[in-house]
Amino acid sequence: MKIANLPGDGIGPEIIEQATRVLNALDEKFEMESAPVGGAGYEAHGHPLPEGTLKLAKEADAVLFGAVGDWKYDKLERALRPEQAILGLRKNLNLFANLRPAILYPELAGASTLKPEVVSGLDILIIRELTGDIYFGQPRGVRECPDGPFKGEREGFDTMRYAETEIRRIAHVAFQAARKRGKRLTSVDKANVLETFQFWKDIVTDVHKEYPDVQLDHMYVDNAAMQLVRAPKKFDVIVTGNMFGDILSDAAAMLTGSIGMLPSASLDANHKGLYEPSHGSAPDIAGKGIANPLATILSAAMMLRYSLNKAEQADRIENAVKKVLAQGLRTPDIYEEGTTKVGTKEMGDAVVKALAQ
Ligand SMILES: NC(=O)c1ccc[n+]([C@@H]2O[C@H](COP(=O)([O-])OP(=O)(O)OC[C@H]3O[C@@H](n4cnc5c(N)ncnc54)[C@H](O)[C@@H]3O)[C@@H](O)[C@H]2O)c1
Ligand SMILES: CC(C)[C@H](C(=O)O)[C@@H](O)C(=O)O
Ligand SMILES: [Mg+2]
Repeated sequence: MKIANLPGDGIGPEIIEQATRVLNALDEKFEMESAPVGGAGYEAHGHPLPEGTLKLAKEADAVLFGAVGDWKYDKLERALRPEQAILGLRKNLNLFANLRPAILYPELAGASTLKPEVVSGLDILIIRELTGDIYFGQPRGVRECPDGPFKGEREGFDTMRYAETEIRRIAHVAFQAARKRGKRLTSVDKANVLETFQFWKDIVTDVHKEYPDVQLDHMYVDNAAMQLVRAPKKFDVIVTGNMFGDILSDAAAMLTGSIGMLPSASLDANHKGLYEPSHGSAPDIAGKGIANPLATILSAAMMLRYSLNKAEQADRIENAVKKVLAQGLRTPDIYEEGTTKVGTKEMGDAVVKALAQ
């Protein structure tokens, strides 16, 4: 089985190194091949998603991805910016279903900025549609404003859109996931204002007919953002569009103690997938050896479970992470008094060691 290893930029290589060590410490051996992506792809081949990198990602059984982006590329034309690499991979590989599980490990109850009683026992799954919405809608750009009070001025514009098939397939993924968990699904929309999301709501309601055993409710995105910090444990599975899912999953990350704890799986219809932490390249801490590698290590566990059919090995990694947290080891983002502060590599060392115990 072949894994495409795409470290990317900023803390990407630091966290991927630790996830790779963890994978190499398992009994199963995987073929791994690395390629540059994002700013690193641009530096090596003049493009954030070089042809060879895309080819490798397509051929591999799964992709392990670090993060892309750096402020120094912000002035490049959009097509050459690092973020286009991850967007291009999602689109080219048809990875429309993004699973972002927000789980609070009991040892981290005090690391969250929310009160322990609000978050303890938290286990929610955010399912974000990943290849549609305003992220990919055309047309988009900057043009001369055609009408209204600002006629003749320059205006920036994007297009929010969802085709029926796109909504149906993500709704099926969400209902099926809910069926395997607490059987409750919340579809998050903005149907009170946006045509795209009234349509979304209507289609999700229609798909619900095939899943009478799952309880469905609908919530506006502004309320969902509030409820996520007010009473997050009331949610089981959340399904939403690309942009709302991007925002809500970062908010949910803080319920788990840190964005450095939130893994993700991006899947196509056949469970081929790309696995990456939900966070970015964190240029502010890159090179300091202090990034939390656990979201990436947990993403590698998701890869074993969803794409490589190695659930036992995934369990081993997740148990090793639990052990390390129980031992009191913490990177600075999850550090509290009374625990032991460690860097990226020491955290990786500890997970590798815990695998052998
Ligand atoms: N999928 C991706 O590759 C991805 C995702 C999000 C952002 N980005 C890109 O990353 C760059 C930085 O974006 P940003 O600062 O808005 O978001 P970010 O997620 O990179 O960082 C936000 C904050 O969280 C902290 N953080 C993130 N990951 C951490 C970790 N593992 N351990 C400890 N702290 C961590 C950072 O230090 C920073 O303070 C931008 O270029 C952005 O486009 C890429
Ligand atoms: C880097 C960016 C394109 C990406 C997104 O917006 O999807 C990131 O924020 C994420 O959550 O994976
Ligand atoms: Mg994001």
